[in-house]
Amino acid sequence: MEAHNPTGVAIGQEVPKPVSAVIFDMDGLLLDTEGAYTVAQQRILDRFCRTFTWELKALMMGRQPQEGARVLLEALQLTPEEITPEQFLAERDALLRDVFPDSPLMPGAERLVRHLAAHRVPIALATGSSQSQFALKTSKHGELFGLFNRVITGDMVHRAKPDPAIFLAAAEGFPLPQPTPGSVLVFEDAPNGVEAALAAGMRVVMVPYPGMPEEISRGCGATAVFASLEDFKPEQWGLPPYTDSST
Ligand SMILES: O=P(O)(O)OC[C@@H](O)CO
Ligand SMILES: [Mg+2]
Repeated sequence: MEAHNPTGVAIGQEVPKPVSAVIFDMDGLLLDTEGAYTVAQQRILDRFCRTFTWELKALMMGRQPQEGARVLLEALQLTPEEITPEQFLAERDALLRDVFPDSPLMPGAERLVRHLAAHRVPIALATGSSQSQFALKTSKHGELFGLFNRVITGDMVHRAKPDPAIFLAAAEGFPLPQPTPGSVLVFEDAPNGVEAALAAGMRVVMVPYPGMPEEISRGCGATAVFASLEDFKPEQWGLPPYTDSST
C-alpha cells in the first residue's frame, strides 16, 4: 500500500518552506511606471538616433537612477561630450515629473498587498527609486503604501540591485523573530531585481513587466514566473488563501 503523502511533494524531494514574510519591488511590479520610463528615455535617445530596446531596458531597470543612466549610456557608447548621466537624468526627471503622481497600480497589486497586511504577514518594499521619486509615484496611494512594515529606497543603501543589499536591508525591518532569507518571498519584475533577491538567498516570483520578451525573463532563474500578480495563489506558498469572491 502506498504511504499517505499529504504534501503533494515526491518522497525524497525537499518540502518547500512556507513563506513567512514578503518583499515587493515597486516600479513595474506594484506601480505601472516602466512604460512611462520607456517613452521618456526613447524621447531623449531620439536625438542621438538610438533605439531604446528591451535588451537595454532589461540592463538598466531596477537599478538606482544614477547607475541605470550610466549603464545605459555606456551600452549605447554615448560619450560625456554627447550626454552625461546627470544630464540624462535631469531631462528624464523633467519629462516624468508631471506623469509620476498619476502612476496607476498594476493588476492584482492592491488586492495582494491588502490581503497580506490584513493577515499580518510582514511586508516590506525594496525599490531602486529614490526617496523623492517614491513620494511622487505613491502620492495618490498613500494609504496602501503605508501598510508596509518597512520601505527601503535606492538611496538608503550603498549598493544597488543586482546587489542583494537592498533586500537584506528590507528584511531587517521585519518583526522579531527575523525570518530566514529562505522563508522570504520577493516579487520582482526586473532581471536585476531577481538576481539581487536570489543573491540574498530569497525565493522570487517574477512578474515580468508586460512586453518583456520571454527570452529575457526565462534566463533569470526566478523560482516562479507569472504573467500577472493576479495569477499568484497565496496558499501554494504557505500563505493564507484569498477568501473574497474574485478567487
Ligand atoms: O526597483 P524598482 O522599484 O523597480 O525601481 C527601479 C526604478 O529605478 C525604475 O527602473
Ligand atoms: Mg521593478
